[in-house]
Amino acid sequence: MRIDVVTIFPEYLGALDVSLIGKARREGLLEIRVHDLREHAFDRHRTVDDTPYGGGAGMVMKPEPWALALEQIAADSPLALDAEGETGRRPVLLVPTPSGQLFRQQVAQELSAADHLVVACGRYEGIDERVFHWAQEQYEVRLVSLGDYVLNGGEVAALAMVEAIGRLVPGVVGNPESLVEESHSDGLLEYPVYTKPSSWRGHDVPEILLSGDHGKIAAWRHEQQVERTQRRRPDLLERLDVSTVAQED
Ligand SMILES: Nc1c(O)cccc1[N+](=O)[O-]
Repeated sequence: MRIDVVTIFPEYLGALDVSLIGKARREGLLEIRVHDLREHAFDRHRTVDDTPYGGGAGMVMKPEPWALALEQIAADSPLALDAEGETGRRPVLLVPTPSGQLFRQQVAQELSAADHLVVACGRYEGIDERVFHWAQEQYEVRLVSLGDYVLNGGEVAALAMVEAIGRLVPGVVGNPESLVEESHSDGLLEYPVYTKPSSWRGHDVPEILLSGDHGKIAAWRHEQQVERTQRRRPDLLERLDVSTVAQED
């Protein structure tokens, strides 16, 4: 998968050189390029923002630098070879924004199948809305929110989304089995985990986990998932079908 990130703070994306995602880049499983939006602003001060029409506090990101950046990336896309539209596939333009669709594991799963993902990190009060309409021709535009809180820009959300998506690309996570039993992979929160020592400062590992009875351990873990989800995230249960919650025989 090819991922391009456009930002006015390229250094913010340095975390993508570290750990699993960094290793996947070095192994060629992920090709990640970070672009400085200011390189597409050509006035003397490389201006990327201006005052909002209609008044109001703050500044809005100008459309032209974004259009120039996104045009250049689209022209360089591995999907550009399909410009004749044989397959009609377009890169996904992923825009982290508080006004977007909620980013969930299912969205990460869906986007991990994309050949080319372009992440637009807004700052200030946001990006001129016309950019998202203009971009529809060359991109599948997806406005996605990490959560209902205010950040100073899209970079932190971009890091989270790129990690959540990138780790699902085949080969990035060494043992694909570990993707199966994670929180939200089956719609439930994950079960509690323990390691040595079996007794620690008066706290003991649940006996069942020392029994060696894999069937009972699996049943106990599922019960723990359902109990935790009921207690901490009842909203998730409303979205699940009964078979996931009921203990399979
Ligand atoms: N919440 C927020 C924001 O305030 C700014 C940019 C992106 C996000 N988000 O993706 O959730």
